[in-house]
Amino acid sequence: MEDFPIEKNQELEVTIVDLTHLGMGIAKIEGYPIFIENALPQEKVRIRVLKVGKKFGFGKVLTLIQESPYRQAVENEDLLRTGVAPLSHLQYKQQLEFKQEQVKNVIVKTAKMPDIQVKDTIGMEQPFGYRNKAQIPVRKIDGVLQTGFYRKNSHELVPLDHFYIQDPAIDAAIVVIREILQQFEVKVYNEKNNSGFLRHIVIRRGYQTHEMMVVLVTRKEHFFQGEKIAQKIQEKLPEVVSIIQNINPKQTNVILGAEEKVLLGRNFIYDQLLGKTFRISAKSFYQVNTQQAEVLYQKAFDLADLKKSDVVVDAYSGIGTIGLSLADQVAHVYGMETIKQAVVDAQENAKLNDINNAEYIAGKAGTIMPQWQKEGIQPNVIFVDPPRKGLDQSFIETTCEMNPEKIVYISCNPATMARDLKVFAESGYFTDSIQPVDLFPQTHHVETVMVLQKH
Ligand SMILES: C[S@@+](CC[C@H](N)C(=O)[O-])C[C@H]1O[C@@H](n2cnc3c(N)ncnc32)[C@H](O)[C@@H]1O
Repeated sequence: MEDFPIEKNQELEVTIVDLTHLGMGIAKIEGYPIFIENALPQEKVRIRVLKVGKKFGFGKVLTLIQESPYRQAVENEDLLRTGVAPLSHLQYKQQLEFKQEQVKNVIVKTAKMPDIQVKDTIGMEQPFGYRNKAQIPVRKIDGVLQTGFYRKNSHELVPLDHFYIQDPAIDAAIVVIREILQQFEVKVYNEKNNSGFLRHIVIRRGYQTHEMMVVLVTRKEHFFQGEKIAQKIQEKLPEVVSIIQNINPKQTNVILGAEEKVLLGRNFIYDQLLGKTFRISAKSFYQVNTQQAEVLYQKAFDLADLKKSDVVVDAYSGIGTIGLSLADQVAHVYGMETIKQAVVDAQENAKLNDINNAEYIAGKAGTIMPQWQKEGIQPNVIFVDPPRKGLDQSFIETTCEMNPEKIVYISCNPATMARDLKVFAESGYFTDSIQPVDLFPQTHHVETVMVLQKH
């Protein structure tokens, strides 16, 4: 048997020395780390050991003996337990510093580029109520249809009405929809045996337009009284312009299935971002924090310092928010994106805003970029905004071969961003500084933006 300095169920008094990148407190016993929820650096806490793993353990706070000066009251501890707002017990200024530190860590440890300056994180004045989208699981608890969120690392639903980081109009809408679904006695999904009907409620609300989309995710297609339910929802929530049934028969953690049906109204909503109008379909990506997305994109445009003669690539383009926002400052925009619905949105969005110099096609960045290279397209500014897994390695190679003046990298995952910086460096592309922007207050997530140029 291996020897550990602690054992399961042991009670200990510990001092928190740091936070993990997920926002859990770290205490060390003879160098062995214990991760503890709802515990902040400098705090003294009495804990019970929950789990002893090979490299680290987990503990639960029994008593808070000495509080951090940076602790703030949490509206509801379920916000921490569920991971909806896992940093909401830490004052906002310290949250911003924590995020800057996370970026510095990966730049030193992963990219091994300690000379890059990591700027102060740009935060929000009101860092709550910002999310324009909710994806809420529906489960039956004690015979009643409930909405809420999963307890961290589990699929146990914790009922929750106030999500704190979501647009309050979305929180209120979920309660109204839940009551209607209860009245109509809609059957609820049971993921243990993949039975039942209603799995998730997804809501989007335009930050500027206040148009609302409701997506009811079901296991099967036949929706008894589906249209009647949709009418009732619209009657109670006049902002709703789109109600969609999405069908997901699979036993999976992926929320949306392939097929969808419009139950009421359109299959998209409109919103405005940086003065342009965008339509957004159910499956299309749209930044969940519209206000901070504007700050982030504006930073990206400032770093690009665009000229009228520029040929721009908008890679991983979603509904075209980046490329279409800058199209009138440049000669031409080429965008690519894998989700077909999002590409159609981007094409329609170009028309909607009278933009004639932007084209969007469906496909993977790693496939489309070599195709454009063969066609002789010579971009001088390339914007990349990949998902959390970062850039495809072949995409980076082709991008560098195309020899652009600037590559503007927007990232939602510092770890993969740092990995990719090393690959760019092999082809001579470097950055001097990185700007973190807080798009996800009260959570551990952070966005960064930078410009890479040949040195
Ligand atoms: C972080 S989002 C950015 C979207 C858009 N730039 C925006 O700001 O709204 C990343 C996008 O990349 C798309 N995507 C994922 N993998 C891709 C790939 N291999 N090639 C192209 N697009 C991809 C996703 O569907 C998603 O729309």
